[in-house]
Amino acid sequence: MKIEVKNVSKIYGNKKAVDNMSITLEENKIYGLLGRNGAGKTTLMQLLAGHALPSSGEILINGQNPFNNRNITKDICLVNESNNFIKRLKIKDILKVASLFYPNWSWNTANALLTTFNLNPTLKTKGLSKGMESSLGIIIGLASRAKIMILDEPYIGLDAAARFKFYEVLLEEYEEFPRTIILSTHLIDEVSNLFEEVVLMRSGELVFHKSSEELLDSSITVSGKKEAVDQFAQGKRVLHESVLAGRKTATLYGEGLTVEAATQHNLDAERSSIQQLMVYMTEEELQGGKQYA
Ligand SMILES: Nc1ncnc2c1ncn2[C@@H]1O[C@H](COP(=O)(O)OP(=O)(O)OP(=O)(O)O)[C@@H](O)[C@H]1O
Repeated sequence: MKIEVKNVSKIYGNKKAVDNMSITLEENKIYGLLGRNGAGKTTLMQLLAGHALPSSGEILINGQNPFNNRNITKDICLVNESNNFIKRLKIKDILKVASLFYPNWSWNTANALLTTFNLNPTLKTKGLSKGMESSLGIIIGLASRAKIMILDEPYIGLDAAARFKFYEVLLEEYEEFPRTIILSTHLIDEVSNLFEEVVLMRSGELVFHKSSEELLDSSITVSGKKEAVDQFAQGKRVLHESVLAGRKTATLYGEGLTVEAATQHNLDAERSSIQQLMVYMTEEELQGGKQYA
């Protein structure tokens, strides 16, 4: 299902949570939705899932407005950081309700994941730990087999072992039943190898939408003698630099940056990580997203 966001703004009081954003997402890819706290990620995800209406602009999922549109929302599963499950229900009842909502629901997946995440289906959701609640949200998301799966920091409370299990099953499910996955996270280093495309937001605006490959190809981090780094960086865009004991490290951004060229200048060089890029590109002093387009 194609997702089109056309000049969308969402305003709360005098706050523009999403600010005139336009983007098109093709189906069956894994998107990383990144940005600092308050960048507008959750708001955008709620708009995409049809849980809220834009203040202006238009969201189209396969050409239709998702808001209050069962025809579309049956194919979209949004998993939140705070799932707010009805407290008097048991896990198995919550799963039953979800199975009725999603036409492609897989009990095989749900049952297998209950075992994977060690969740007892007869437990009431009332006493669940934060990690158990996250596991239940993830199970619903994956078992829904919804064509669009939106995951808004879905791992809160999960320990590292459980998070890595989640990434593993996410990828397995995606390979077996391709779908569109939009994942927002602050643990970028942990998951960035899953992303096929990266969408970066800042202050409600789109900074860029690029394939992970293109993004990683466009930046290197070099280090070495200060003079050598300065010489190599000349005329190139410097995203970040630091000096420690006469040794300089700089993260550069632009076309045609190669590790080989930097090595020939006697510099240590490596591709920058998506996490580094997200941090540097959202620094306040860098103005406007278009510079990275
Ligand atoms: N219901 C609301 N009422 C008022 N302001 C809101 C509401 N929802 C979001 N905002 C504001 O809109 C901005 C964007 O919030 P949003 O939750 O979408 O950001 P985010 O990128 O998901 O942040 P985080 O990474 O911290 O979860 C923030 O300034 C937030 O305070």
